Amino acid sequence: MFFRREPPHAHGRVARSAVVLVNLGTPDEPTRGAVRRYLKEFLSDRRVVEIPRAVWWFILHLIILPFRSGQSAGKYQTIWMKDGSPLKVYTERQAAQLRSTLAERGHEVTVAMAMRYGSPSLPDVLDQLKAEGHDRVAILPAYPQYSGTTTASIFDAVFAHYQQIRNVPELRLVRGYHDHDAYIDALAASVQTHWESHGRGEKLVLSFHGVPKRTLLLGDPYHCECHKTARLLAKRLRLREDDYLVTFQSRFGKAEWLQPYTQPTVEQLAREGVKAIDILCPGFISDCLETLEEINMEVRHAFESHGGQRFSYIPCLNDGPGWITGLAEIAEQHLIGWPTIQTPAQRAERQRDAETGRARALQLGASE
Ligand SMILES: C=CC1=C(C)c2cc3[nH]c(cc4nc(cc5[nH]c(cc1n2)c(C)c5CCC(=O)O)C(CCC(=O)O)=C4C)c(C)c3C=C
Ligand SMILES: [Fe+2]
Ligand SMILES: [Fe+2]
Repeated sequence: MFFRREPPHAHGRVARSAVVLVNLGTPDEPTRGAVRRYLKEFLSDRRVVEIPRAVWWFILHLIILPFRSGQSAGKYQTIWMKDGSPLKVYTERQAAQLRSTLAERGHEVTVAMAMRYGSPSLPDVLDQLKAEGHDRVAILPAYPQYSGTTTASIFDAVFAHYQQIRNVPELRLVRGYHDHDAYIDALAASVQTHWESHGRGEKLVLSFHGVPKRTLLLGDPYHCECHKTARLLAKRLRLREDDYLVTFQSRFGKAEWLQPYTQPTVEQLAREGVKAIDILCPGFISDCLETLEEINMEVRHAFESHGGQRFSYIPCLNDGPGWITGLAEIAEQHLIGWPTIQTPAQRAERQRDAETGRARALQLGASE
């Protein structure tokens, strides 16, 4: 059988809509074994590492997994929270608050959270939504800027999942929101609030996750979208061109990635006599290993050891109230046309239709 057997068609079931907030994924525990399992799944994705499979298999299994797993586990231990990995804790909180915010705005919609790698896995969450009778699903990646390495990989997983399904739900895929007012406003508010309580540095560094430079040359819009986010944020904050810089972090491997790299740039600023910087990672909507350890520990140390005096890390948007309303606005725009908001009269009519459908099916002897 090419396609999975469906549960018997439930006549007259009221249609349900869902939003799935999808993030990258993270290890289940800060241990060598758990990090190895996570890295193996993540780094086996062709969207993430685009080199010939056979060559990559040897590099991954003989060099990266044996060496990096223990090293990364040690880093995860430094940021682990009481309830787990920060990336997962914040994504869970965002989904929970998005659920209540959409409900307060009158939407009848399920909000779930899933991870592209690790758990809860995207296929498991999509199966669960199907079992609950959702026939409309909106996929909301946790990536404001589109990249083939991240956003498209989530879409691949969604398509691969539904390729085995007979009765596919109606789908909406949020491609990005790098220039959405709600996102830019939330970033600007977070920087302003930080400046009000911690003072303002001489430069604002906007550090985005890097990707191989080759992806830009092959047409990936990620680099452009990062710069556009930065320009819009700078405009909203009324910054001059020399008040802020855009950099790229988390380089992996030996190939050239998008430049300028965050750590050498920050060291250069310190060498040039800049004493105080603020640093924000606008591409990450949740704090994670790359922000809490790489930026707030490693890059902080690099700045301070090159003569910098005040390194001020501005947390990610996480579950701040301004951002949750922003996320709800973005979700709402993609729910347009779906019956998530109803007057009591419309709800009663929908219920009546469902009951009539069920009665007719019973009369005709159809199975429920
Ligand atoms: C190997 C290539 C990688 C590409 C390309 C890449 C792109 C990319 N990643 C994010 C967001 C995150 N990445 C995170 C961790 C992480 N990223 C890579 C590699 C690539 N990322 C690795 C090997 C790791 C694991 C950690 C490590 O061993 O260093 C995370 C944090 C995960 C967590 O558990 O906290 C995020 C988030 C984006 C947005 C992106 C391209 C735009
Ligand atoms: Fe990454
Ligand atoms: Fe990193």
